[in-house]
Amino acid sequence: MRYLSDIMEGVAFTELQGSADVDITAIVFDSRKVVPGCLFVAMKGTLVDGHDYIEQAVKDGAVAVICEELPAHVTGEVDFLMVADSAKALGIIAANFYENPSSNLKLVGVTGTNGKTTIATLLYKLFRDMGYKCGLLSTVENQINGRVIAATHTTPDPVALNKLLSDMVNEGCDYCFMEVSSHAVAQHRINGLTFSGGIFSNLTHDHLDYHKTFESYLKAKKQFFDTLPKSAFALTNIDDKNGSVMLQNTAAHKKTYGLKSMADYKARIIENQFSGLFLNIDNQEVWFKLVGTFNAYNLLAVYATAMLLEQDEAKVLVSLSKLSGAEGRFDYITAPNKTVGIVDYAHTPDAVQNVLSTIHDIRKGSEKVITVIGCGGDRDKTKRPVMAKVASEWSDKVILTSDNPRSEDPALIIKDMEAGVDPAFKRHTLSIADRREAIKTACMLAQPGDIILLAGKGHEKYQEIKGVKNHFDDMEELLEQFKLMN
Ligand SMILES: CC(=O)N[C@H]1[C@@H](OP(=O)(O)OP(=O)(O)OC[C@H]2O[C@@H](n3ccc(=O)[nH]c3=O)[C@H](O)[C@@H]2O)O[C@H](CO)[C@@H](O)[C@@H]1O[C@H](C)C(=O)N[C@@H](C)C(=O)N[C@H](CCC(=O)O)C(=O)O
Ligand SMILES: Nc1ncnc2c1ncn2[C@@H]1O[C@H](COP(=O)(O)OP(=O)(O)OP(=O)(O)O)[C@@H](O)[C@H]1O
Ligand SMILES: N[C@H](CCC[C@H](N)C(=O)O)C(=O)O
Ligand SMILES: [Mg+2]
Repeated sequence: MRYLSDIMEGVAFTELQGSADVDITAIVFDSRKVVPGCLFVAMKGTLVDGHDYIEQAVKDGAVAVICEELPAHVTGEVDFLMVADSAKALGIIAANFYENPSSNLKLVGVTGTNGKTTIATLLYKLFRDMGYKCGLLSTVENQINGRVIAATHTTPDPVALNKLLSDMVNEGCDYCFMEVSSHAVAQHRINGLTFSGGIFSNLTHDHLDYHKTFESYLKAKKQFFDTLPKSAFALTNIDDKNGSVMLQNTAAHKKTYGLKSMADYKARIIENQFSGLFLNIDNQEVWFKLVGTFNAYNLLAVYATAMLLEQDEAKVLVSLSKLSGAEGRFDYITAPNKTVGIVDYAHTPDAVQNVLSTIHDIRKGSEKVITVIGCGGDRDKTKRPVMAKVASEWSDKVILTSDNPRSEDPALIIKDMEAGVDPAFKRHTLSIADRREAIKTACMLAQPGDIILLAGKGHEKYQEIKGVKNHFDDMEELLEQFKLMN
């Protein structure tokens, strides 16, 4: 229990109706989840306006309300705190409610289009391996010292986020590594957090349904660095076109990593094989289990972060060399007849291109590459033709299929994808809406030694159709088919 007057500390409010002398049992921003004695935060969303639910929230037991506009009529004894932006206020009060847990551990955030999960997960595994107590907030799952807590978002809402951080502090964590999605920055989910460091991986095409333009997508990512404190580090991929832009206005101390340009932390690829990467990192030659140029960037970002967190160089490299990446990122298996299957979470044009070019670089000879790929429903439509174009140009055969159609018609999503395939590549492109059938077909078409890439779903254990998440697991499907391939 906390007094409203305590948890509103630091919130820039325009008006207070009531004494703020009231006990708050919980912070709630969805009227359907109101509990007696809670503070209800009314927020304007993309679908509805939370202000329309204030009356309902009060009826159900909310004792205080944060809002941008006062409702016309509300009955009951309620305190009202008026603010310019409820989402911004929510971040601060959620942090206050849980006694600012981010100040009591070292919190490092990772942002960028691709690589966030990989970098955050590797950091978490690395620091645990080096003996620290750690937390992880990621797309795949959240973890506290090895205990798994299911994740619903890449970056949780401010209340869930601060509750998780508070549990980490209570369980003795020294560090937390978290993904910072562009949605989270734009919706101020990270407002009120104290970061010890921020990492930028790269910026390419994604989420333009939400951010509308590439510039506003870039701005959302940059805003994370703009708000880092002086005491933090800001580490950027200097080989990325927007790497230096990210750090333009940050107060944090600026550090760079890169494979091509001059950088504070440098690496060079010596060998890139299915069995792993052989890198020269800061003049030390080490084998790693991860595959592909993009993972050389991820590994370098992790190494640089560990250096900035003042860890021992040799210890870091030894430990990092033993680690595997996050689930569903370039996971590969081989069938009894030597067909190779790869499950990867590539769901942006850049990721698809990176994964396929990696496969091309490391395949031994004339093996064919068969790609099974779909695009998410209710997500950026403009990436659909581009992902299909890239997949068709970089594969010997492509099967366009479904990947979480959500509320959309799978056939129409596939149509959007087909529009991007150049006529010259149409011949080797098939469309099969049922993902299970698409995977089966890929396996039937494969000759011994061929490589099948299942792109887009990675670790996901479901196919979301019309609001229902049906169990579906690319790796499970692949294993089932591979058993039959003698
Ligand atoms: C586009 C987006 O990010 N939407 C998020 C947003 O929802 P919204 O703005 O549409 O909310 P809304 O439905 O219009 O409602 C507005 C307000 O009224 C409230 N409400 C609504 C109905 C009601 O009966 N009573 C009520 O009080 C809602 O709780 C909300 O506070 O705010 C909600 C509450 O925080 C989020 O759950 C929701 O995430 C949705 C489920 C989502 O799918 N988000 C994805 C796109 C997302 O955030 N992804 C990123 C990045 C993914 C990645 O690349 O890894 C992530 O961080 O996961
Ligand atoms: N540094 C990178 N550069 C480009 N592509 C990458 C990089 N790292 C990973 N990828 C590709 O992107 C996919 C997603 O990687 P990862 O899950 O680490 O990214 P993410 O940023 O967490 O994605 P999300 O936005 O869904 O949270 C991988 O499966 C791989 O295909
Ligand atoms: N977390 C991201 C990636 C989802 C990947 C893909 N499987 C999809 O459903 O589009 C999103 O929600 O946009
Ligand atoms: Mg992620």
